[in-house]
Amino acid sequence: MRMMCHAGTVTTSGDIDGVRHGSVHGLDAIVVETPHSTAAISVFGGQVLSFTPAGAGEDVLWVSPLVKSPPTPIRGGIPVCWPYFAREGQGRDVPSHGYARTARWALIAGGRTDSGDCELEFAPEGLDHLRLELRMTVRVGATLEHGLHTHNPGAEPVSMTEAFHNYFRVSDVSSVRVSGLDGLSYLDQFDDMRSHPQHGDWMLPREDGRSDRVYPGAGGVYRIVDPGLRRAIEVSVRGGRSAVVWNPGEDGAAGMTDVGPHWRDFVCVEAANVGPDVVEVPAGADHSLWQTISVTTIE
Ligand SMILES: O=P(O)(O)OC[C@H]1O[C@H](O)[C@H](O)[C@@H](O)[C@@H]1O
Repeated sequence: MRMMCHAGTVTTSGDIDGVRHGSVHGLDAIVVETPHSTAAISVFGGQVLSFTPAGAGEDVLWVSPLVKSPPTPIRGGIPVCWPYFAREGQGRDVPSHGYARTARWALIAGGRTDSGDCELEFAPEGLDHLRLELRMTVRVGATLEHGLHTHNPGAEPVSMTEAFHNYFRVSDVSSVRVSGLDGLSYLDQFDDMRSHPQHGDWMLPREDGRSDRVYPGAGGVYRIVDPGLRRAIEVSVRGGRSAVVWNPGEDGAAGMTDVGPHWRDFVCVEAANVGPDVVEVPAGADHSLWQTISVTTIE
């Protein structure tokens, strides 16, 4: 592991205290323990598999009990969709959600802050053929700070879409609400991407019991209120103009071998730049998508 000191706050020497390799959900992972929380990041896909703040009870993230082995993308945690979401702007013959979620990732730097938080820097391997370069920050503390950093090393601007495809663990998707979307319009994947107004909080639609919605121009603060687990998960986004809310519902999940009967146990609320919110990265420039995930107890 190559180590670097992050200016100012992060210090490290040799191995990082509380960071080790382990197996999580049967996947090779970097396991992180801090005074405030535990977390795990998969080597395959670089996706955060687990984040459990002290006192939060269950894991904030959901990984399917039916998760497949690599090279099948991991169903759960926080898949990194990059440098495109779904197949937006691509031909048909490309993998869904880009190349990052099936790449092997390396831990390239890391250390502890004065407060005991652990900050790690990752980079995907084998993506040198792309026109953009990628790094990811995962800062584990009382909250999870998650940054996706794109650099355009070329002489031309490059357009991209992206998402942190967050799978949040919930008591029952049909009893949670997501606030922060009221008054927006969403593009409905189940209605040929037609635009519909969002009235009030998101709830799983009663009519067809499924959701695949892109909310362009969203405000960046979303709260998943879960009375069953008596907690609210807050996602606060910077550099991401879209939200995506997805759950395939019972019938859709029945056709997915890595979801099946477990569809009630998660909702995806994704921090993204997708649909009309395409990012153009100028030549030589950088772009970052950040999210902060935190949990509060509710009555
Ligand atoms: O099955 P995957 O490629 O992981 O995609 C899972 C889901 O991701 C996003 O939420 C998209 O909006 C959905 O249309 C898609 O079904």
